[in-house]
Amino acid sequence: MPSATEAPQGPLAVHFDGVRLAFPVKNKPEYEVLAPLTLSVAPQQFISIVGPTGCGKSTLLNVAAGLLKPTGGRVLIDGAPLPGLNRGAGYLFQQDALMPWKTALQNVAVPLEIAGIPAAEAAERAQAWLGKVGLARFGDRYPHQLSGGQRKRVGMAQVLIRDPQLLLMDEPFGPLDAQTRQIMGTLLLDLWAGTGKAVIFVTHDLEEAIALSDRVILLSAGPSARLIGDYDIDLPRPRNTADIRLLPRFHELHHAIWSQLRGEVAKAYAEQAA
Ligand SMILES: Nc1ncnc2c1ncn2[C@@H]1O[C@H](COP(=O)(O)OP(=O)(O)OP(=O)(O)O)[C@@H](O)[C@H]1O
Repeated sequence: MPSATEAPQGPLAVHFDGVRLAFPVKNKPEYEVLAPLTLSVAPQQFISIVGPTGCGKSTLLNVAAGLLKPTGGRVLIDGAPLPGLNRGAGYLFQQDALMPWKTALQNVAVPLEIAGIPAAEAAERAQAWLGKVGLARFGDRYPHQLSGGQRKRVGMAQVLIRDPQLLLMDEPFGPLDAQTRQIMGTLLLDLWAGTGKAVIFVTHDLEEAIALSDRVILLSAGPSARLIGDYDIDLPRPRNTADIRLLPRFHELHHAIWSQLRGEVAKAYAEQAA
């Protein structure tokens, strides 16, 4: 693992260089969410962050997005310090970010229109993206006329149409049923494969993390969460996120990571109950 002060050689999508994050608390000592943490994510790499509830997974993602400024250390994007908002990243949250007054097609076209692409071209490209996420015939539907999984597909098309080289995903499939989550996971892998994009995916679901990722990063229970595990997921690609769970190697990896995670989950519950 690279040291906190020395950025590794070669192109890196994201390098968290001794990043520390503490929130001020009125009339009390600051609350340190993340102890200094160093982590590199290579281009094309799909990593997941797992850890017990409240350990700082979303906080770390928000630092990469430039929504939170680290209290210490720095974030490098392709070797350069992140100056503020990470405009090159695409962000997909658990909650829908669709505009209810726009159709699916119009929602997908929004980022292109903001970028100044003429409306006709934006609509044409949005239609192509609706096709890629399996919604070619749903372009004229409003968000309330779509299922949760369909809205998530629209959200994915809306993020990917800008072709961001870094995807930041915070429990994006959280509200969906288990079967739809697996279908969406496979769709995400199909859309990501061969694009060269780096992905940082936050989830509390260890099986989902293993099924999707090249690496699973484990954070300890907070406060002052630390990086305590960095597991290579040496499962074959391309993957179907349902079928991959049947491989013996999947179970070995799950066993190894869960053996470490379960103690942290217990600590987090004890901390919250105290
Ligand atoms: N603005 C804030 N001020 C103070 N504390 C905060 C703030 N935002 C988050 N926290 C605290 O920071 C910690 C980490 O929160 P975060 O949302 O990053 O955790 P998480 O690992 O994503 O949790 P979960 O798995 O439950 O979604 C929590 O204890 C939370 O209460």
